[in-house]
Amino acid sequence: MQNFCSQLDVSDHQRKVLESYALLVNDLAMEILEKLAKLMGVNGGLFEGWPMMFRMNRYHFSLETVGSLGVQMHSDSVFLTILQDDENVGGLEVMNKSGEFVPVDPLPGTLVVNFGDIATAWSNGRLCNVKHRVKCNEATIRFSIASFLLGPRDGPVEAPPELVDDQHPRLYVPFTWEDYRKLRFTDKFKTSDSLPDMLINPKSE
Ligand SMILES: O=C(O)CCC(=O)C(=O)O
Ligand SMILES: [Fe+2]
Repeated sequence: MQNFCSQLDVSDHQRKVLESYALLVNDLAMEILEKLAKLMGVNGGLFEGWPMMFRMNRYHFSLETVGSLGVQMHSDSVFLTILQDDENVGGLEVMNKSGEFVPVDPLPGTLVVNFGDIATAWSNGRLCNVKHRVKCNEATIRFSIASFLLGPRDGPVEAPPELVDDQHPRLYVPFTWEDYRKLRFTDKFKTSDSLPDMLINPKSE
């Protein structure tokens, strides 16, 4: 958060608000993941100290951009995203299992939580990295704040032993989230996730 604030021209008050927001959202991420791990039968304490990243999005939607995309379809290249979306302006759409985009209408006082690519690899394919995009529906300004829990600070992303057995063989090679992000931001993977490149047994084309 210090890095984030130093890149913006923020007052002391704004800095305090951002810092307490970051602490609260980090606590929330830890609570969600500890509960999730317990439900999946994985021993706790795994996610403590994982780095987070924040992104504030400001969309300048105009009459010319109505109908076009503010953010192309993507999955987040992280473990978990906690998104505070604009309370008045819609546009976020998530892909369902049939491959259709479904709007996520604004609901004041709520947060949108979704898994990213790292969660899919960590869970040995059990948690789904949801594809989403942002569409411009009206000429207005739209805000969102995305808080991303990235992955293990040190060491590789790999499924814990509780999630690997004869029926569920390990799907992905261990990799660090930093290496994964580098790969994700190459041209090849601008709009699709690069997880297929991490498969131990890649599917033949
Ligand atoms: O603005 C939104 O609703 C979503 C933004 C998003 O998908 C992202 O920052 O990764
Ligand atoms: Fe996203």
